[in-house]
Amino acid sequence: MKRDPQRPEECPGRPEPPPPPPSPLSSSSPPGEAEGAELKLTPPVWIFGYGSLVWRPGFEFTSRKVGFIRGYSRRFWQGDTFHRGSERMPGRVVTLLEDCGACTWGVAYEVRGEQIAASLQYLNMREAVLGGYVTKLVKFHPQDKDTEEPILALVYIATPQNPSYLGPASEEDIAAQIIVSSGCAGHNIEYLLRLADFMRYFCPQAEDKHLFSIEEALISILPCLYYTEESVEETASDPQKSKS
Ligand SMILES: N[C@@H](CCC(=O)N[C@@H](CS)C(=O)NCC(=O)O)C(=O)O
Repeated sequence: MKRDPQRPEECPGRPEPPPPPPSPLSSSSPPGEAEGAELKLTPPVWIFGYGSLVWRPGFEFTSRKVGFIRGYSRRFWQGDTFHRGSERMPGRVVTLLEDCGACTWGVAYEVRGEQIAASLQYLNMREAVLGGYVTKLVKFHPQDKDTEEPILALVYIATPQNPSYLGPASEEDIAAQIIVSSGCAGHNIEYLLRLADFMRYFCPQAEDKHLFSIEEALISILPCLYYTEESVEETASDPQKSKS
């Protein structure tokens, strides 16, 4: 039984109008990635989100685009003892695994002027200090690739060297951990479902076996989460059906 993709609030609308000229970043910076302190950011700055940032950026931005980055897979392999978990019951949130044949879909946010310092300061606290993520520069490909050039974007990645890194686990074990975890930003289930809804609603053409296998595992443990209106009506009109 598939959940009806709910239009995740705060998620981007359809692609923005044609972008302003590509940022100096995309013309002057070398292709590929730069990491950490040596990042040279020139305005406008683009920030790529692939986890909670796709539905809760938490900072002001000028525009946003749905699209993908190449060479990474999204994995629920980062522990979180603040936003979606606690010291006693760490939650699981996403990070990126280098995977040369893969793509990860998300949202890139354009920040200009005062938005740049404000967003980077906010994300440094949320992602780096509280989350254990480091910054990299990657090439973002807007979904409307026919008319839009790739853009160099900042991304936050939790590497295996960070103390909260949990690494691989079966989708069933990840689902079981998500079910019992919550933190200051809310329940870990919300984190998973909002990301799954974002992918269904905005990137229906994209595959993400890892994400949807965890969601499927969640359905088998908590089917109540996935009643649709008609199934409730069906059960009400024919209680035997619910026993099948
Ligand atoms: N860096 C990823 C993942 C970020 C992420 O989900 N970080 C968590 C844990 S530090 C977070 O900010 N959570 C806030 C929330 O769960 O609402 C992204 O670009 O979205």
